[in-house]
Amino acid sequence: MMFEFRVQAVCPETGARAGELVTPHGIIETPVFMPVGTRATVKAMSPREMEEIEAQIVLSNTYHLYLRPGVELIEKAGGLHRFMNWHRPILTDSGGFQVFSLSGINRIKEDGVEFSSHLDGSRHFMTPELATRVQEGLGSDIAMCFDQCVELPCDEETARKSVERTLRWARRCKEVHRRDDQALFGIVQGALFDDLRKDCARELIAMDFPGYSIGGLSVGESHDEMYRILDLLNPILPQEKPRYLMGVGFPTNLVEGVARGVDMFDCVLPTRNGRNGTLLTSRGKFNIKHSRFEEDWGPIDPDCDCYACREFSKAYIRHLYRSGEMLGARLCSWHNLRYLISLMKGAREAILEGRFPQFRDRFHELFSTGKV
Ligand SMILES: Nc1nc2c(CCNCC3CCCCC3)c3[nH]c(NCCc4ccccc4)nc3cc2c(=O)[nH]1
Ligand SMILES: [Zn+2]
Repeated sequence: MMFEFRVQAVCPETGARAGELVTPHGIIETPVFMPVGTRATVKAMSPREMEEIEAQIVLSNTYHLYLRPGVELIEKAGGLHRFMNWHRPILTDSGGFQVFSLSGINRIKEDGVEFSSHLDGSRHFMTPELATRVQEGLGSDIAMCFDQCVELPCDEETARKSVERTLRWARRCKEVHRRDDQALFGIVQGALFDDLRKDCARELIAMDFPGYSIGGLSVGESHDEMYRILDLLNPILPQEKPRYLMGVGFPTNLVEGVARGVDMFDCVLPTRNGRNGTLLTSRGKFNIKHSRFEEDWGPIDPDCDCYACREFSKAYIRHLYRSGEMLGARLCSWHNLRYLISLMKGAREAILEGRFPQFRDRFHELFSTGKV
């Protein structure tokens, strides 16, 4: 069995799940936070260091790799795992979101999206078929359908059109997808409209994907609006299939997403924020640049077991950061990634031991103190 998802425990109070996702490159224990490696590397982290922080799966991206170095080169290298020397699972996004958020002038046609490369302005035409073929060439374990994510706020008519197009494109991706060692996930769209979200989910479920992504969120809506959509989809999406909430996110959103039946998360936050000195800790977030840390000899987070927290003081990391030293960005990214990976590991253990509601309350109590 190339791909299998086993729910091992469900929290009776919330519906939070602990599970195992079996892939050709290993088993992923869920809930899981998936570090983002846009250009075939998690910025400032080597694969060995990613293993040390117990990263189980990393993300990469069709849009970026298609533009540079091109999927042909990566296929010649024997696929993305060999190319980047990461032999655990990889999930690739289809590029739909990036084409809209990163590239210049894009024009949506029924067939696909015409766009200009953010690298050199060259014109390209991405279709569901091409996005699927590129992901098969990259050889990721989990691939995404080519979807259309709309910006919020948007009117119902615009959202409905994006759902209908996303469904037509999902059928076309499924039609050309050949690799049986790669799971293709459908992506639910529908903005913040309940009926559109339900219709989209039902149509995708009828196509019988091995997993379902919840797209179109973490694009400017309030936390409450995000949670309302999750509450809506949780009972509709198949319980025995993994659910992936795209682009999320901040620690509170991860814990609240787990409480609403989400199994997988990704976000650029820990590495992007890490590079500008913003640290996520069990007691809230802070920026290392602040003068109050000038003579603070303690660790970033007393409850964290990572290399940065075991071996260095906030005073030293603040110095590195202010001096523009690469080690500063590396240590902050290292910690932020480990913090989110540990947070999900803790949620999983709590669900398995039947104490997730207490874990959730304790998390919010500590994280919201903001006292560091
Ligand atoms: N197909 C698709 N992807 C989406 C993504 C990209 C998920 N990350 C992929 C990853 C692959 C490797 C390269 C990087 C991206 C989203 N990201 C967000 N919010 C991020 C909001 C955010 C949060 C913190 C900082 C910046 C932006 N909403 C998203 C919705 C969708 C969606 O509907 N469809
Ligand atoms: Zn740490």
